[in-house]
Amino acid sequence: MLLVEDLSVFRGERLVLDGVDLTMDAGDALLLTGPNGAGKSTLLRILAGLGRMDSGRMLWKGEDILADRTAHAEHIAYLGHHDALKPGLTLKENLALFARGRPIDAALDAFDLDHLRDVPARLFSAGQKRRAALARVLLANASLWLLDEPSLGLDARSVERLGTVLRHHREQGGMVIATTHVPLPLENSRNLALPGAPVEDDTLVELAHT
Ligand SMILES: Nc1ncnc2c1ncn2[C@@H]1O[C@H](COP(=O)(O)OP(=O)(O)OP(=O)(O)O)[C@@H](O)[C@H]1O
Repeated sequence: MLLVEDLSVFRGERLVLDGVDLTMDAGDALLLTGPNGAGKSTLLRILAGLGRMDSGRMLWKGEDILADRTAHAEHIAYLGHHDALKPGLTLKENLALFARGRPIDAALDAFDLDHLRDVPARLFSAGQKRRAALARVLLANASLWLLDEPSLGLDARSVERLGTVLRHHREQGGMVIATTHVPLPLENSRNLALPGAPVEDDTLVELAHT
């Protein structure tokens, strides 16, 4: 379903991703691992259609993803480092923005958020925000989940709940690509270890639109 071939990415002078290949079929899970700065988030953002690549190709069911990013956005749910909730809106209102009329109760239930449904997101703890962002992924109704450190800030019970949600998604033919520095509750996953390279601070130059 998803085919990535020979994907390379420069950030400034640095070759951050060097000829990455990957394939994902229904029910697959892939863990992206590697040291800080190895390019895990960069790869995830590119797969989400959010970042620029320098060479390679990405196909979804044989079609070039870059040819129609709007169509690709329908297939994916992306969870970045930032939970990106609107602080002034309640949880229910935040989720409604993604639900497109679908009921939100199952997503609230999946991450034990029902008691927070009418609370503004600005009052949430870090773990509560992460659970809310995960509920939003669930609500997106997308096949391919791209999750950047999904268990960050979660307590043990919530990690268990995340495991249940991920298993259910894959049983229904969904796919998961996740970055992580800690073990995730993701059975039978493959691992793509990005090697990274030592970087001197003075080689880091901020680039826009990456
Ligand atoms: N906007 C940018 N401008 C310049 N360099 C960038 C930019 N964004 C990322 N980089 C560089 O790209 C490299 C890969 O960063 P990335 O965030 O993908 O790493 P990561 O593997 O996700 O790291 P971590 O484990 O710390 O989350 C790093 O060297 C980083 O400094």
